[in-house]
Amino acid sequence: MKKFLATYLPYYRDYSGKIAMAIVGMFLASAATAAIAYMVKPLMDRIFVEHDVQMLYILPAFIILAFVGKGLGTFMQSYALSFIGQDIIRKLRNRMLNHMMHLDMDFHFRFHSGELISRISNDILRVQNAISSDIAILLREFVTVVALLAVVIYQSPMLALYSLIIIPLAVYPVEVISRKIKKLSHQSQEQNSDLLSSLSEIFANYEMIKSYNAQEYELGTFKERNLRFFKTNIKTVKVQLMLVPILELVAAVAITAVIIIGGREVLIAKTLTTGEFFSFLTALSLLIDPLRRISTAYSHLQDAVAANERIEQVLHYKPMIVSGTKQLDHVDTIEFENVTLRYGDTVALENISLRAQKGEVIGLVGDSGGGKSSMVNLILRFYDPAEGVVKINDIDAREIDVKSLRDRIAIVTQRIYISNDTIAANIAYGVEPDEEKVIEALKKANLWDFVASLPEGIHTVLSEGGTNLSGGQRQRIAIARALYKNPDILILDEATSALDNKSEAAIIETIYALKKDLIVFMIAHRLTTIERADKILVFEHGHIVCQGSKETLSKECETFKKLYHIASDV
Ligand SMILES: Nc1ncnc2c1ncn2[C@@H]1O[C@H](COP(=O)(O)OP(=O)(O)OP(=O)(O)O)[C@@H](O)[C@H]1O
Repeated sequence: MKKFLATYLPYYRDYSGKIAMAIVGMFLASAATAAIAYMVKPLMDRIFVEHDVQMLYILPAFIILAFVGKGLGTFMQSYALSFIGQDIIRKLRNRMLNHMMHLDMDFHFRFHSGELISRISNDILRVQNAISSDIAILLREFVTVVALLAVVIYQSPMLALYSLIIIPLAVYPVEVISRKIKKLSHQSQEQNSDLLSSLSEIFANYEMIKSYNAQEYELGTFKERNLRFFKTNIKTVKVQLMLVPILELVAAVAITAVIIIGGREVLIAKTLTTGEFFSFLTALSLLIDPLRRISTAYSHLQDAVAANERIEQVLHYKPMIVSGTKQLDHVDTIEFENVTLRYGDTVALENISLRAQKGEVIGLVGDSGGGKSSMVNLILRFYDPAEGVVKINDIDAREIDVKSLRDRIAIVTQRIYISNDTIAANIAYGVEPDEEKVIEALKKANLWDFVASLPEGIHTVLSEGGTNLSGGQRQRIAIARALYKNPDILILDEATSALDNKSEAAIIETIYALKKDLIVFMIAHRLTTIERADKILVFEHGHIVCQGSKETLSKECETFKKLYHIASDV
């Protein structure tokens, strides 16, 4: 709890005006509530005991005034605190996404997208409720309790002592229940993430689910997770609801004690007037509500504390890939010097060496899992080598500013991201589209004829994921996007696999026409895609087992020959 407050209270510093408004409101509401309790004394003593008729008309005016004050005060502080809470959450959401987007690829492999969505939406929402209402409730009700206690003690210190002695009785169950709620909240939040992960997987793979008639199977997993989530939530509700009756029971004991002891003081000892007694009793009854609200807010806060721990876990995740400071404005060479790459315990690449320079096309081939994509991961600095060094223009890549490095690289993979925006925006992705450049890129990617035939041309809006395009058209959009960027390093990872032979040949032709200004890395399974490459690297179990032109490899490299079923006598 302390950590939670330490995290969020500093945010409140930016809202001095709103805090002032909340404090004024809080005092107004609390004072008005205490005044209402206090007014019971003149009501009883002056009107009903002393028969003061004038008071009969004055007092109601004060009562109305007190309620106006209470209403106004409550509004002021609730509005001000909600504003602060919502605004802090808005900032936190931005901060969290910003943080997540700057974390390493490794982080994104570890966490499911559903898990991350859950943290940025549900967990933040739970914190929002806490900081926009629960903290406010705690503060406000605390002030109200203090004000009512003042009335209680003022009317009869002795009675107050008797009735308040009972309060510690309530503390123990509140503590036990709060701890239980926090544990359940953790569980519920994790189960909610599982649920969101299921959903994001289902919607991302809907085509496959349908074709495998796997709806029932997926639904079964979902139902199971959903039921587990429900059970945890209902258990939390049960535990939360237990708090109120326990507190009310303690209050009832306190009130009973007051009636007996106070009654004796009024009737027998006559040390208390009827008015003082009723004012005391009213203040004591009015205490129940704020105390109940405090305990409910406290239990909600436990939920928020659990959610905050999950948020903090993400925010404390530090990127391992730290940017260097040297700016890169062009790339002439890229060199791997005895590079080894590990993903945890998996050795993906071992002792790789290569020098490539502007104007070269490097083909990467080999069995699945051989390490081709891992090499690309190193070029993009998604990972750093465990041993050896990757150099760009003879500078260690770790010394180069990562953004300036990635600005010089364009990559096309089989996973193509197409957003629900115009073709032009999809091609220029991330920057304002220059129409002429967009058209030029589309021509190079062999897609211009198709786009030009559309009534709205490059302004045609694509659907999310490019579902209104064919697989080949999607790939060509991705290629056009890469060419639009005007990169120094172009990486094509199975980028033309969905194209027919003619379209592929046309694109390869374009790339060879542009190659004098580029270093091209081309991963392909089809031999025709990489046969013209200046150098072909043959990967096997994380090693480059042979390298050379197609002609050389066809003669000298057994792995290459096996890969493409080339007879040994070629
Ligand atoms: N993020 C990762 N975490 C852990 N292991 C990984 C990760 N990415 C790849 N690997 C492992 O590293 C090895 C090399 O994988 P890589 O993706 O580089 O192979 P590839 O040659 O590109 O394969 P493919 O042709 O199937 O795409 C494989 O054993 C793979 O299981």
